[in-house]
Amino acid sequence: MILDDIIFKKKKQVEMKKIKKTLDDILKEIKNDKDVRNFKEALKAEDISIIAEIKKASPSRGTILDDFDHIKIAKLYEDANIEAISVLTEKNYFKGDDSYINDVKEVTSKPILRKDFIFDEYQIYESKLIGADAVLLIVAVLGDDLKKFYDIAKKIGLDAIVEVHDERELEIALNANVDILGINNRDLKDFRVDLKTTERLIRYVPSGVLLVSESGIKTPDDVKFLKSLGVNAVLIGETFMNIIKNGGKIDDFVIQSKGV
Ligand SMILES: O=P(O)(O)OC[C@@H](O)[C@@H](O)c1c[nH]c2ccccc12
Repeated sequence: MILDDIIFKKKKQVEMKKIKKTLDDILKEIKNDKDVRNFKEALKAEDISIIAEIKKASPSRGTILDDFDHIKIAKLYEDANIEAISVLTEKNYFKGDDSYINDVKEVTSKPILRKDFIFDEYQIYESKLIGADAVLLIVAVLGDDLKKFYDIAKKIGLDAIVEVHDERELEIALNANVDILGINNRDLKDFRVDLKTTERLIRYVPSGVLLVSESGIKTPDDVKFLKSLGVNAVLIGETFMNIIKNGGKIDDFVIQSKGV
């Protein structure tokens, strides 16, 4: 399955990174907290919050934007009525890069989620070092180690979206007492997308947990549907990349999605 391939490739890269910069080096460097932005707060807006993703490619779509310019996209997101930005840093399948986070941070004021596949504690500290305000922790990757990883993220002042796709993963997340839950509508095994995944799982989510519905959101009506279910935020990638590709305005989508 794709998840296994992604992680297989990434494992080698993480081992290489550890040689160049050890965990001790990172720990020394992250001591002086610079500009950490409050990701969790951004999801608490009265209306539904929007996390807009910067995504050049994906395993299901290949390259989405040929003339991809992460800084240009970041500036469009800064000017749009969205609450937070997600930046893919995974290289092989999503054509992301670690350096994008800082680049985006320089031209925006909104909190930034590092979107990647985290399976080694080293990557959490590294996320802080490269400027992320929040990380994604995927239960399908971490299993019962989730709580350990979640606690590390919190300890160093990062927020975490804990991603689940089914009832079993949701149980692991809730047992770890997470405060932000992401329901991925995309099945990582076959890439099938179904917003009903959020509808099915939301009833088990306690009211104090902030809920993000991720993937496959194509229209303002999709956002309204998710809002009617009670989700706090949506995570949108491909649809925004397509709007930008076609010269459209992100805010046209946002205005139709929010409000009454
Ligand atoms: O482009 P979409 O369908 O709007 O999806 C965005 C986001 O949810 C998706 O990129 C994503 C969700 N979970 C992930 C985990 C890793 C990489 C990417 C993802």
